[in-house]
Amino acid sequence: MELIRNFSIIAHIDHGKSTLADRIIQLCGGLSEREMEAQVLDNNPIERERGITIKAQSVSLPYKARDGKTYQLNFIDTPGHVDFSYEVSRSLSACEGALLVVDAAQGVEAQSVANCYTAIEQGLEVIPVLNKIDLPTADIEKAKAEIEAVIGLDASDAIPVSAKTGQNVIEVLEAIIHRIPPPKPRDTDKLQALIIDSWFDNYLGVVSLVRVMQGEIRPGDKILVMSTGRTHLVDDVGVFTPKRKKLERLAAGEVGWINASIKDVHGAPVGDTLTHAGKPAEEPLPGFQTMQPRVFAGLFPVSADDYPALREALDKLRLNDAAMFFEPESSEAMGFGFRCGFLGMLHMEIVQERLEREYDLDLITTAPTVVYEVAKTDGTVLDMDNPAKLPPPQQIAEIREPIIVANILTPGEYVGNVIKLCEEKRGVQRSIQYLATQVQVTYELPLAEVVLDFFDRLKSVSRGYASMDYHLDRFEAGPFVRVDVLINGDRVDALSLIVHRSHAERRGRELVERMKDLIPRQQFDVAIQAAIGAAIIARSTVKALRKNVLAKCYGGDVSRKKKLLEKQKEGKKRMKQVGSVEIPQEAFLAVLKVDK
Ligand SMILES: Nc1nc2c(ncn2[C@@H]2O[C@H](COP(=O)(O)OP(=O)(O)OP(=O)(O)O)[C@@H](O)[C@H]2O)c(=O)[nH]1
Repeated sequence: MELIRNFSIIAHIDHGKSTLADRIIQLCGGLSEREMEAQVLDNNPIERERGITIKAQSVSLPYKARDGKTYQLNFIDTPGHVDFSYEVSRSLSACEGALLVVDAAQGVEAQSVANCYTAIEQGLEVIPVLNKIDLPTADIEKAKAEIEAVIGLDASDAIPVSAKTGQNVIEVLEAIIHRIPPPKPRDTDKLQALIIDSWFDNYLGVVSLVRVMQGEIRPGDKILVMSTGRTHLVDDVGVFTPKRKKLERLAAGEVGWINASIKDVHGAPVGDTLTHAGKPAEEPLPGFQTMQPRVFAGLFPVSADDYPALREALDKLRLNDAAMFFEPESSEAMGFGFRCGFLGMLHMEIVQERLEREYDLDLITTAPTVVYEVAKTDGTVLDMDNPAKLPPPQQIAEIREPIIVANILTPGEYVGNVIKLCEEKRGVQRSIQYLATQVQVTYELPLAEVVLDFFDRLKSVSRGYASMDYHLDRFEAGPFVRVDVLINGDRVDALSLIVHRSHAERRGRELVERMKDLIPRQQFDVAIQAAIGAAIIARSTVKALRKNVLAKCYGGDVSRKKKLLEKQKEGKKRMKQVGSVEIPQEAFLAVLKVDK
């Protein structure tokens, strides 16, 4: 164990974590130049396209250090986006140390602050690394001062590097072996292995990434999943180099994969402890907080025939993604679909994109909503994830909404804008602190407001410089009402939303106005109304269409006609027939965009 080092990299999106990881892999000879794809670790195509890391992965690398010894470096990747911060704490708990990568031209960002605190709380040795020193705008001293002021971490021996050119990266490796301690043995001789991640592989079934804390795992072992009490036979164990490599065993202190023909990820729950069935450990390792979906939306197939295919696709996705939740939902307007729960907006977008791309489904997504607590007059409390299901007002004692605490870091010149934005979103200021070159603003905010468009707005009011991190704090009662949308007099349940009383009129008005622009003209007038109970608070009309499309093509240009019809068909793909009116996907998401 003396020669093992387990580490993670904490970095804000785009600060160069993947590039640095690739360099490290290259220096350790994990892959030849030719095998080095643009970026090895982001290996899901959607991750690669969006350039963000989602799932934790790991690599084991041999490193021949200056002291002549060969160390085994196990790097456990962490995602960089707020939606996935629970995955960060998972990866960290398998490590003894972490590199904090800060873009020397950008400075510290909120997400890395939160993750860095998690690492320090878990007792990890954190090594600051200043990246992108090849850039003319890089300011090493300023970045150091910021790390000290904002995070409170000693940055005097921070390592300046360029992951791009490779400059000084070898010093990072030396720091890993000298500054990060080797794994410590535990006071039991029985197997304890922590499941850091589980995912579904089409060929192998469930593969789990584990950190062996004590004992060892070999193929053929009968292992016990401590929380479920189920036993499984281990087929194979090994590490990623980053190629998958089988080994004879995984020993104490090591991080690697195991494969035990478990059928779905719920059979090997993340955070659980594996032990030997014949000689079990007395107690499991401390696990992780289970993650709760915070954002819910309805997913409906455009064509009702696709319902079984959608169910199958969701089933498959859940094999990979234990954080995703779904159950059947039927809507008067939309027919049969699923109510799905996600960690946050990015998670939702990624799932939706995968369904459409990998499973070739055309879907209508309803506007995402947070989970409200509804206290009924009979004393029961419901978790309400669907505005359409809100009980009648006379049965409701109070509605409570989730409140988050948001930490925002911004350069001084944008503080005014950031505060204005938070206030507009019903925020309550907790504190404001001036730190070196940045300002840390802490606000209590309703999650519902953050779900709408907060991240985009924050970026736009700060020219992309502000960053934020948040955690759920509590539920708080308030005057909430349900705003319904009526199309030609019929309530469209999938368009209902819960809003704060004081915002209801404005939201209602903006919503019908926006929908008017989004719903295409039909053969008849379409009335769009917003209502609270029986009271109409806003209305607008989509005027009837007078000509049909083909009438425009005077004369006989057949190909042009064909093209037009094709175009119409394309447009139809993402529409849902509600009563006699066709509503396009954008209209269902209009509520997200109402704030100007
Ligand atoms: N000039 C310069 N650019 C760099 C350096 N390191 C990374 N970059 C660039 O910065 C961008 C982001 O780098 P990534 O490594 O993809 O960032 P990341 O932190 O892994 O991002 P996530 O995967 O989203 O967490 C890329 O365009 C890199 O080419 C560096 O040392 N110098």
